[in-house]
Amino acid sequence: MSEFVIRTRGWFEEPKRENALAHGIGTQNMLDMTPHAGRKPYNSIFDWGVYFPYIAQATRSKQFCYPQVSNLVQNDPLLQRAIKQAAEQMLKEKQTNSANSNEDLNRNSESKDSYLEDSMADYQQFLNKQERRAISILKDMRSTLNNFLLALTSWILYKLLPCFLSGVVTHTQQIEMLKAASEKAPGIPLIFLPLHRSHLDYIMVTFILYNNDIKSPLVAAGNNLQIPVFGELLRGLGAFFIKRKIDPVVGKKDILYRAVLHLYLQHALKMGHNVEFFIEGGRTRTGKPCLPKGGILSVIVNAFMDGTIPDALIVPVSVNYEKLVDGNFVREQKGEKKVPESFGKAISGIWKALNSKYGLMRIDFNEPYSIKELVQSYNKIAKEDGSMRIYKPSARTLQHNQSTSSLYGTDVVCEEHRNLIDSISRQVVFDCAVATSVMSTNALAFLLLTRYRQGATDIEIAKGLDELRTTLKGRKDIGFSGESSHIVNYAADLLGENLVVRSKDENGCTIIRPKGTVESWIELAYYSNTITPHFALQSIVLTTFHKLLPTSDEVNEKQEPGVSRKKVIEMALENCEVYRYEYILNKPTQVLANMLELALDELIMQGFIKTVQSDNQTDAPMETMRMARAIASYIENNDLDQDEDPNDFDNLEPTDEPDIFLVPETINQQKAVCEVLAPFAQTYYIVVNSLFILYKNSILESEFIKFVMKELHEKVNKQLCPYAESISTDSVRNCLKVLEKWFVIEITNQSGLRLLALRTPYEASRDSLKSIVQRMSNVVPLYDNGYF
Ligand SMILES: O=P(O)(O)OC[C@H](O)CO
Repeated sequence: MSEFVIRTRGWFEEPKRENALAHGIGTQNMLDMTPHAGRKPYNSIFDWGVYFPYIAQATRSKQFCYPQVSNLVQNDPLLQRAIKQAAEQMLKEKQTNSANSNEDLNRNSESKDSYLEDSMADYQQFLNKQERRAISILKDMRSTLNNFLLALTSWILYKLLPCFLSGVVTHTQQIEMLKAASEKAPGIPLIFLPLHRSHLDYIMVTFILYNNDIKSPLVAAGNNLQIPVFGELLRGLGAFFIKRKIDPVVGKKDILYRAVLHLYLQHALKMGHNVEFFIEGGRTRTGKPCLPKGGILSVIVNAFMDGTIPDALIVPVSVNYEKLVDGNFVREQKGEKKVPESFGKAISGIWKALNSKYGLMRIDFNEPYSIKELVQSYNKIAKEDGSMRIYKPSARTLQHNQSTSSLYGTDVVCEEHRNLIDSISRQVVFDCAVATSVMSTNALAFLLLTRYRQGATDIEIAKGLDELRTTLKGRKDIGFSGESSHIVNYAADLLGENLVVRSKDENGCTIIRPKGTVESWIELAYYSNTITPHFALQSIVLTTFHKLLPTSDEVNEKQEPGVSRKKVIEMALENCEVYRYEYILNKPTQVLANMLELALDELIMQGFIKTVQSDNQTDAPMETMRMARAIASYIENNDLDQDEDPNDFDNLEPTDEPDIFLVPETINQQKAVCEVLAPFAQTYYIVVNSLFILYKNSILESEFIKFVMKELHEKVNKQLCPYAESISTDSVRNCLKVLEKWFVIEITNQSGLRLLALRTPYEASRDSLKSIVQRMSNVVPLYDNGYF
């Protein structure tokens, strides 16, 4: 495609961009490209597109047909059925209420007749009401995606984006792959699933697709974005609005709303619309991917299962910004409430954005999966498993099973497909996280948090960045290129004085260090968290290794501190349980224990752990070769088979005897790896220590979270907790989910309020609670074992 791309601008239209960083290799900056403006070198001077490239680009981009589906939904018999069900539900409620107030007791036969008549009249009235409601829901929900607004917005964006972004970077081959996929099977919808970082995501994905002649999708948007002017604009660009809370009354399903949403999506797919939705629900508050919500994916899978569509191609999308354009989430992480979206907030946000610099934005479109093939492959696994959970296309149904208040956790997960949906959605989030490009600011924040918390010279940090780039090479896309020292300074500029400060030391060298305020640590953690998933398993393994290592006092001088590999893997597996709501550590098709083995092998390869004692160094090259082979084989087939074990070829029997040993020379680098998860571990540890207030006392979940947040703040202020970024409501909530899963606490819903209490065994004895504290302490790195 590159030969057709013209890098030309109208002479008066060139927007100025300063201090841009070279983006990754194989990528293109959409802001520099107007492929429809004319073709070099044959462009004619009579082609107005050469002089007005943005207008040419906007108007000459491929136009598609975007049919409205509201009428189809309105006339669908399943909607009529849902309307009746909703009316019946209302009638039942009315009858229950009047029975409760004893109104209908002692009715004689005459009044019984009139009661029946009243009921019929009520039912008719409720039916009319629900019919009107269905129309109104549909009107609120529907998208008005149209070519005119797409073209107009594209032109405006070409003019505005360069004011605050130095580039909108995409991967040339990925765009080609998408085009090929959509052209090859025009009847198969593309389902774009981006990880959600900013409200700008909606617009940018559409902007890129539109300007690359790929059909724009209908985008599921939260109704919090239905604000004056912008809401209608988004609607015209493809947004269809969904309530943030599907069921307004806790415990009562909004049958009608669910039916409209389900049918809207089904008809949209049937009419050939591409669809986009954010599988995490809202935007990530922490910078790392959130666990997926399956509702909308479930509708799409169901549409395939019931034959509405022959297949669909799921396209995981990774979005990243060198600097987040709309806001930050520090307030929310500190426990404060989210400020709701409003017209005023949108205007001031745009004004602020236009007057600031946000560097590069990067979008990666990952290889599409066919739902049909996914279902087949999960069925194959199910057969091999013997679980016989076979998913087969079947007749058209509409079920209402799952009750949740979450935006995307809508009903529509059909119970029998729950595992399938869960597996697909976890795989999508995992793949997106792996494919997210590392931006300069991610790299700098990661280095500052894990290696240079006290600061360092820009030269030292640049050395650290070189090492990081080497480690990530071939594993993760790097969204920048060039000299590390330049990148470090560029990223420090972009993060700004509120996050990093620069000073000179006595030799005139530039020192870069985190600003040191609670807010700055939390925001740095946001940027760093793009990288932490990559190191999570290594961090768990190395922390576990140090946990199991005898302390320096326990080993004599001749002994080398070592531990059994088998024990490390066993305990690391348990420690992974702690992070089950924090990270997706493996794909559903990967065996976690195998992934831990690989992580351990990588640590050995990097010289952080050794497999032979120093007096037997001659074996070391062999061991290194073994590791190299194991890792090479892993990289080749990233999706390990259930039975595949990277260590198979040497048939080593696991033993309880120490067979992996400490490498004291790399202790600082080891600490950096442990530091990756240490702030999360601290949060979790503080949460479990706070459980004692629940002893013989149940309290509201929100009150408990407030209490923990206060504890966190206090511990950080008194330096009892070394990481201010441990102040994170997200992690506190994730820890509560773990404790619920472990049956330590139970959360009950009482008239819409979530009440937290200890489960009986923990209520009965404080010692059992102490065992949980002990279990959680296993993930907290041990820096006082005499080696650090
Ligand atoms: O991140 P939230 O919770 O504000 O949700 C943002 C979503 O874009 C709503 O569609």
